[in-house]
Amino acid sequence: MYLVTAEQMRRLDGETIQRLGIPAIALMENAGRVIAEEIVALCRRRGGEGCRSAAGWEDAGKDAALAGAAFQVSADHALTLDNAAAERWFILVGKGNNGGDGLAAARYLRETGIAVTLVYAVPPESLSGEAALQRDAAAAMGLPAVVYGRDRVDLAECSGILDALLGTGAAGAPRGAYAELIAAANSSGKVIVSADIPSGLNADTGETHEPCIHASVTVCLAFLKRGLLQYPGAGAAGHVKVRAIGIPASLATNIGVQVHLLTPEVLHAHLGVDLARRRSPDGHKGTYGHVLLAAGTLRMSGAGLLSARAALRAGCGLVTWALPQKLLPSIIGSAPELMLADVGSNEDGTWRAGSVSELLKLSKERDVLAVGPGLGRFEADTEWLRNLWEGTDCPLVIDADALNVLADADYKSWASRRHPVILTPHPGEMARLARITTAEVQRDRISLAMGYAKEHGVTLVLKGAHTVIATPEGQAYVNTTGHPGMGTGGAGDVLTGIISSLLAQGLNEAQAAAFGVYLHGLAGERAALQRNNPAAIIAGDIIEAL
Ligand SMILES: NC(=O)C1=CN([C@@H]2O[C@H](COP(=O)(O)OP(=O)(O)OC[C@H]3O[C@@H](n4cnc5c(N)ncnc54)[C@H](OP(=O)(O)O)[C@@H]3O)[C@@H](O)[C@H]2O)[C@@H](O)CC1
Ligand SMILES: [K+]
Repeated sequence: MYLVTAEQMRRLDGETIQRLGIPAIALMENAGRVIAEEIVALCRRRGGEGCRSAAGWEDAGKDAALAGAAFQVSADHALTLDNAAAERWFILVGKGNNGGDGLAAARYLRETGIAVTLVYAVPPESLSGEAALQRDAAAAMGLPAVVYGRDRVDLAECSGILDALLGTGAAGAPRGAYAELIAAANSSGKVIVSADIPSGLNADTGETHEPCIHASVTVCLAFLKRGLLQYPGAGAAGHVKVRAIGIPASLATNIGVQVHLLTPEVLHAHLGVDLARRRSPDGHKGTYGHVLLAAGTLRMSGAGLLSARAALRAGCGLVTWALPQKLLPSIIGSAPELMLADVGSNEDGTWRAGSVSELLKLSKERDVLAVGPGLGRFEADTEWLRNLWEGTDCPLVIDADALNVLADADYKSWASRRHPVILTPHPGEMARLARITTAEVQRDRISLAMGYAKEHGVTLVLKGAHTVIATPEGQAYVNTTGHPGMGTGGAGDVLTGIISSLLAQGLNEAQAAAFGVYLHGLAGERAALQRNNPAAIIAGDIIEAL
């Protein structure tokens, strides 16, 4: 599934209308219909009506066919509702095409028997184009209409609200009557369904203006808008349902859409990942690769252990953990499956810059070098990391303190690598890397990750709710697996281990980063199910749930 910006959506609309010759009013009709279908489905759920078949077609003829009847007929039930008389919906209508979608939806809802009242944010005479056609059709059908600010409107007098005020054409914070209607809708306590995006949301970045609709359901039209996946927008959108309206998905590649939702289909068909992770019948530990991990200090011994154990659980054949000598006695025996490499240490248990030669030697016999979990900072660490960057032929996975080293260095001046680099920052680390604030990182995570990955020639895993994976070639994937309970110390170290393990098993950097993030999130979901309360999840639970 593709994720698009408002500008890309306009181009997709344009291609469909101008190049394919599908009239804009047809797309708007489709939009109105799918919005109405989702409202009917919602009314059914809360009215306790059973769900009919997914396509909305009841298999009414089946019994007749079995009985040998010659004639069968089935009816479209997507827009029928047994308890329609109990429903009264207010349709908040803006002056643009989003309002037009709402007007079309209102007609379909009325057909089901649901009472609808149109609430225009602006005088209906100011609508133009297809929205004006919809206004006239609704009027011809006799749908009651009021104009906000001119007529009395009490949103408490309805059973649900369709928000069709502002869509992808909105600019800035909602103004005037739009702002007042949004505030009134939010405080009404009624269920709100948004057409395309919640009004007041920045469709690209996920920023919410003041005010912004808080929807229970958002019926997103044609393509998922980026802002619906990025917080706080993702929180304002409620349950997002993406519905087709006649714009072919194949057009997305024509206009260069490069952002995907990270689904099993995208992993398999787009990235070429074997989701079953089949093992070769004649495989042995050498078949599945060897990770070299440079991690841990006396103060943060657990981070390396978590990464190393996660790497093993994610399926690589061998893991060598290179660690400071002072840490060694407390680690021996804690994970018998690991190989340990003593690379010396300073008196206080920190890393020695001189360990680099030993690491480079070790990396010659390994498939991946992962650096950073619990590493701490130490004297000449920039030179240390530069030597690894320039000296090893292994793919590099860089996390935690090693990212802070990178952030302090002018690493674009380092010799370019023939082998890939994956950076796995959380928002704070990303802020240091990009030299901006954490709030600026979170403002538009997708764009930031894509820009950074391209500019620096790295694969970037920007962690957080809906982790973004961006490649140097300009592709991006937004993950949706995971659980809020995974916000716990060490969860990032586990991810580093998983990604490194997948790289060692022969996945390329985009596959390993994307599949690693996906598996990490799934394991977190499983770990949450195994606990009485998700707040109880600790990083080790994620490893055990892999
Ligand atoms: N094209 C198609 O065929 C299809 C389009 N589709 C649908 O159209 C939607 C996009 O429609 P759109 O481009 O008409 O913009 P839309 O979001 O309705 O509103 C823009 C209007 O609002 C106003 N306005 C702007 N900002 C404002 C603010 N902050 N506060 C207050 N007012 C503000 C501004 O008016 P102005 O102030 O400039 O006079 C402008 O006229 C899209 O989300 C989808 O639902 C789908 O059905 C697919 C087919
Ligand atoms: K809307």
